[in-house]
Amino acid sequence: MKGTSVTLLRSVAAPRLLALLALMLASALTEGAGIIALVPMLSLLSADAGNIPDWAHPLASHVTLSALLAFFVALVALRAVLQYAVSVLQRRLQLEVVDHWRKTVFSALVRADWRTLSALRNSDHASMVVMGVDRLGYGFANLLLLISGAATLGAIWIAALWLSPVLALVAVGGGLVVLAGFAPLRRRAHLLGKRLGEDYRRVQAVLDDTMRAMRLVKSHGREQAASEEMTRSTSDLRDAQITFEKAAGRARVLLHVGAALLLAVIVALASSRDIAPAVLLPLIALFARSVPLLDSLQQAAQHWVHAVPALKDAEALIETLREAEELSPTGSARLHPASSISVNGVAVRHPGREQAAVEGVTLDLAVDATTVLVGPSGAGKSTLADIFGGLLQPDEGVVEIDGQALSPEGLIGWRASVAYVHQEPVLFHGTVRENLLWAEPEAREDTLEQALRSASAGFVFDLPCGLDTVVGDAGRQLSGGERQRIALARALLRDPALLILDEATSALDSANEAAIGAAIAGMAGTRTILVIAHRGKLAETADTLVHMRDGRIEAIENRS
Ligand SMILES: Nc1ncnc2c1ncn2[C@@H]1O[C@H](COP(=O)(O)OP(=O)(O)OP(=O)(O)O)[C@@H](O)[C@H]1O
Repeated sequence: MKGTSVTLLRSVAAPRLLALLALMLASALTEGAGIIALVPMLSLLSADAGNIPDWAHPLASHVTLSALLAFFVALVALRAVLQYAVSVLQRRLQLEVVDHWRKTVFSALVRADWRTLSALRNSDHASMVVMGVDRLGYGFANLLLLISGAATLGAIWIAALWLSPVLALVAVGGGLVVLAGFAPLRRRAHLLGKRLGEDYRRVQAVLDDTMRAMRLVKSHGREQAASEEMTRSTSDLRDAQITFEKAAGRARVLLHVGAALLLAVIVALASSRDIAPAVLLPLIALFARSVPLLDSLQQAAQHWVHAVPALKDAEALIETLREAEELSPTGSARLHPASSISVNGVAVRHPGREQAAVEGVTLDLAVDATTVLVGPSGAGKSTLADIFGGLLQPDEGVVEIDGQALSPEGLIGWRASVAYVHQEPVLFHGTVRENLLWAEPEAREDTLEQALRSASAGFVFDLPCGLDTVVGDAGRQLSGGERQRIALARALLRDPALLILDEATSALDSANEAAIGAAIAGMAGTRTILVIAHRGKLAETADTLVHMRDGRIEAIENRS
């Protein structure tokens, strides 16, 4: 727990954290001083105030009541200003913690290698980046509350020790016993925190899966089932939150009863020890103030341990991702192969699979020619294309450009020279133009138009707003074939040294397939293209047809 609190405190700038701690301490001291100032004030107010401590005599005899009252008001005002500064700075730091963790998790995500990312569940990351880091911010706020509460309680108890050491020791001892009695509740809060993390992930997973499969949900009439699934997950989440609140509420009841008993013991002790009213009243005020403080300390401790599992989850995810962090690319400037792009003896084994997806494969892609990979499902075509594209580092063998082997870092840099078009094109919510410029932000208007024409996507010019037409979420306001042709235009905009089309037409009708086939045929002899196609028009564009089976090359046919 100590390690996790240090980790969280380190997420913010040290000078600001120290400033906050200093403000908290100053605020706690004003609280103790304000109550102590009551001693001379009470002795000035009443002749029956009894024996006051020696330190209060000069104040009671030389300072007027109005001066003491003015001091008291000034102290309260100072405390109010300090508390204002504490709350603003505390909130600022809490948001800084959230930002820091959100940035850290997100950048670890985008830097991890493709093999690791493809094995993780997207909704788990989304839940961590959105809700998990909010819980961290909340945990941090409670950690600060714990620190400030402990400082104020310390100041109050020191003031009480000064007024009456015996009574104060009884109160401190009692208070510590009460706090120690809450240890089982804190352990429970920790377990509930773990459960809450799982419930958050489930809600996010249901949301993600449903949104992604909305067309399927509608066509299968599964709306009701989807709503029920969401209701079940949110009610589990709500139950976890209520269970936690109940545990916190029970702790509060116990605390109040324990504190009342302690106060009764202290007053009974005070009466038996003949303590002056001018001392007893401030003492009671100090002890009475301790009760809500102990309460908020206990609550903060419970909320803090409740947030600790979120921090552990975040750390575990970051560690997994950092272990899979890609090397920094070298030579990320675009490469221009003159004769060939080859793989030599490459093999890839996916985690948890006994059989290699690709093994002992050696293949040359002739520059400015089209190579088509065919073969049954699971033959290793996409895996081989990902090796050629630099997305997967082979476990064995190398990728070579013009006969020169690329280092692992060089292979990552090579990606800048490659463009992909997948079976399910990814379009972002925005206009056609924004989707194109995403790949090449500096591209000029005529370059955009040329790319659209080369990709058989001239239909864009006939859309109501042309390139400024909004494509909708994931391009849903366009047909599958239109989406695919815009995706092809976006890939061409990069002027890639290698264009990879992975089953780019397998979900399209024959007219759209023919349009994309015509676009590829139009690039014949001018661009290096690697196509994965089961059959049809794209396979006909091949200069070389490569047959794959069980991760190996079965046959190579030269057609040109
Ligand atoms: N991320 C992954 N994790 C584990 N195994 C994987 C992963 N990706 C692919 N595989 C496995 O590797 C093998 C080759 O898969 P790959 O996708 O390369 O085949 P493919 O020929 O492209 O198949 P298809 O034509 O069906 O797309 C398959 O057995 C597949 O199950």
